[in-house]
Amino acid sequence: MTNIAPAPALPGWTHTYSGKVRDLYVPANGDDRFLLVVASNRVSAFDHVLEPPIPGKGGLLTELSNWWFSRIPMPNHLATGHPEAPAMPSEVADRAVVSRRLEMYPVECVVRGALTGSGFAEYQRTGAVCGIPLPEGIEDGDLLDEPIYTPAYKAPLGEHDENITFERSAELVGPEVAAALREASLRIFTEARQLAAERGVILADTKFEFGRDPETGELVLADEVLTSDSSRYWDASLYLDAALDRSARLASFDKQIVRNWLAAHWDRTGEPPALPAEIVSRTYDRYRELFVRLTGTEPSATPGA
Ligand SMILES: Nc1ncnc(-c2cnn(Cc3cccc(F)c3)c2)c1Cl
Repeated sequence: MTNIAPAPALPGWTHTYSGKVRDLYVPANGDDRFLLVVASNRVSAFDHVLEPPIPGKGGLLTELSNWWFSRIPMPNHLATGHPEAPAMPSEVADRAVVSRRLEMYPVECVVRGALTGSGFAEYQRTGAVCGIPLPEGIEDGDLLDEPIYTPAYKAPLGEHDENITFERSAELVGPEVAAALREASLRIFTEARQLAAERGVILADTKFEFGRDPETGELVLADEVLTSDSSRYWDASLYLDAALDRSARLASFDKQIVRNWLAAHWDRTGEPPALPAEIVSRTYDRYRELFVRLTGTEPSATPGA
């Protein structure tokens, strides 16, 4: 893993944790009711954080997640407007959210409308995913007749999550919560996939995270929702073009340019080479195009801000 640039110091907030592409902060005054979730401009591929960052990426993904939150009819973790929420630091205002701190469930709520990645690998090994038996003959990237809920146990930071059965998730969070997580995940995915399809975009799979609000006890949708970091988005016209090879058909809407360039310029040993400026700007354009196609609006964030 490349050494990630340190998360910026932010007045009123204390940096507490960094993932590959996002940084978490807690209020410096010890108030444990809130969290600041900052989306960096970092991009990761092949389990590496790449250099240089993509200016504007964090802003676009934050705006896309907030757009989805506004369309999903269930409580979410955003603390926007909360009278006692600490102020949003101006340095990251376009790519961060102040959120209510929740008791997060240790379950990654993954929903798959198509089978690829770790789900396809498990299917190849066992004929099933998370204990859900699937028909024979499914190829990598095939759309499934019905979306499936394939939860994973949140591994310690930096490790890969481990696919679990629904029954195992019920042991982890209790049967009622496990059922509620599955129902909410399948419902949100089904509606989001329909909206994306109307805009010529395939939502292949996504990962939701939920928590419990310690004050109200309610189930709350948290973290980021339906961004291209937490989901696989494919271009429907590419996907349906049988003349293309598989990797072109399953081109990740935002990261395929980076993946193709790395495949041609890196032998997968050692650290990946820095991306040339043209790849950086073309990748930003793809993030922006996905935002415009899904939301039908221009993003407010501009790169280099
Ligand atoms: N509202 C919440 N309450 C409690 N915990 C979380 C929470 C913890 N972890 N994550 C994932 C993550 C988000 C950003 C940067 C990272 F490095 C990791 C989210 C949230 Cl969003």
